[in-house]
Amino acid sequence: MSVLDDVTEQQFEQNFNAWLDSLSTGATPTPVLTETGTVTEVADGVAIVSGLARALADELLVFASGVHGIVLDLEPGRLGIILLGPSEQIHLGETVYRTRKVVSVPVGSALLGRVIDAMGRPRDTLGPIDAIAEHPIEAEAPSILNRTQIFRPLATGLKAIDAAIPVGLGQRELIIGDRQTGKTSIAIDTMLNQARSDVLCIYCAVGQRGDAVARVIRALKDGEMLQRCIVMSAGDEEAPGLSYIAPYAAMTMAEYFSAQGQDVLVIFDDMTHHARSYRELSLLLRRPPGREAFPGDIFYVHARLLERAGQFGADIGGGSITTLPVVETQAGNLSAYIPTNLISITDGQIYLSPQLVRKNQFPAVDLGLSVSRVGSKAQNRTLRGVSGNLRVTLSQFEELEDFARFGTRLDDVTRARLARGSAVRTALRQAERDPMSALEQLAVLIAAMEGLFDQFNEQKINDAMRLVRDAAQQQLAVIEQRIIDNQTLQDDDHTLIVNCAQKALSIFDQPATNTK
Ligand SMILES: Nc1ncnc2c1ncn2[C@@H]1O[C@H](COP(=O)(O)OP(=O)(O)OP(=O)(O)O)[C@@H](O)[C@H]1O
Repeated sequence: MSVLDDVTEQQFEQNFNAWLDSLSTGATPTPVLTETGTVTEVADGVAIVSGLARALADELLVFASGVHGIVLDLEPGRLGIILLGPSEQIHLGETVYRTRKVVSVPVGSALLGRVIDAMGRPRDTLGPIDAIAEHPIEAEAPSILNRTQIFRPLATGLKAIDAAIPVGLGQRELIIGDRQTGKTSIAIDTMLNQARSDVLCIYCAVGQRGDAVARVIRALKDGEMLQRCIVMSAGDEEAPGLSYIAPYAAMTMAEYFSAQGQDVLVIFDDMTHHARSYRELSLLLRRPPGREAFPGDIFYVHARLLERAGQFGADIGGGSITTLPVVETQAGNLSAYIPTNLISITDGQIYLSPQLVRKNQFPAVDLGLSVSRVGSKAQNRTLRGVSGNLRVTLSQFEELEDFARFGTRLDDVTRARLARGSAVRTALRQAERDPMSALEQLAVLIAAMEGLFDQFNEQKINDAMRLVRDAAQQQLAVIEQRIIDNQTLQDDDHTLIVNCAQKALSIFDQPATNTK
């Protein structure tokens, strides 16, 4: 029995908070009965502390210098701590205090439109955040009984994804590809497209450079979506501990909204940096390294995060959390450790191919290697009619394209198929920051698959797509209603779309007017 056992939780909390305040205000410190430890080692991002025999795993500790840390390793007489602030501020022999709390972050609507760090502190110039409450960053994933099937689509606004590898609300879909293949652009466009829906977005940047995060913020501001987004940034210049906790903190913020029945999209950009931060911390804490020097629990670190996403039942709010984790590959190696882990945790992947990037085919989605395991059930029925055809047309085209490369003489049918495939592939191109509505996507894809673009070159297909999009918006209110009602496309609807596109493209048949 120790004297500490006589202090109730409440007494401790009151005293401790008063003491913490006195550190910043300079007021006479209130005496507090607490347990203290001493720093015995400190390295970049971690510290070893002795003496806090009662500290618990994941407990938040405060160093005398004001830096916070989380208990990661519990060993007799030695605690391995992840630092959430600069390690240069900590010196050997410094006193460390228990808080009896786990790391918590602010939650609530006040965070929308804000740029914050991994602890929920403002990083913009809009002043303090008036949060509703603080919730712990670690939470148990909802049980199977509290989940329902994924049944509603999450529109990304990108033809190549919505038509061929659709994502559902509550799904975990990986965006995977080499450097500079357009992973972040897909994430940004998906967030921008939520201007057409009620989905809230959280962009969690892990280990990104400041200018990359600024680019995302600017795009959201320009697209008038920032007010419905939270941008969290744990930069590569900050403590690796902050990069490690950022995705959990973002998930906690998303859980608050989903418990209120809202749909939330969370983007983790990117998980490779997250895994690297955790590896760095684990190696510094001398945990045994495993494959590629990652610690043995790296799979669990990612699985326990992504398990918290899903479509939830009415008893826990009925909201959903959709996640798009981003992971970087090297030389297209999908079988590296972290990519394979994440592929097996998620419900599908959008693979971005460097070969398509070289052909300037953006978004560079490789339809052969991409898959959506649950999204097709949630796909809008109107668009579903096109998607099967699209994949078949493209895969036949790619086969023929390889064959045609040998310079063999081709018959007319094969040549026509090549022209169709090439037009359809070009029609899948889409500029950045230009997400399309389901109606526009439908009209463009049907026009391409009906051969209306076959005779055009690349530039003309771009112009043709613009004309078809505009015409669809103005003239196809009936089809728009079909999409809203989630009805299958009938033959008459199909004819209506083709006629509308043909009429819009007839402008190319008219002789140029003589302007003297
Ligand atoms: N749809 C698009 N149309 C034209 N260019 C695009 C498109 N999408 C992306 N790009 C260009 O590709 C480049 C890489 O894009 P982005 O930064 O999104 O890739 P990334 O894979 O996230 O890169 P990193 O590996 O650095 O994180 C950028 O220059 C961007 O402008």
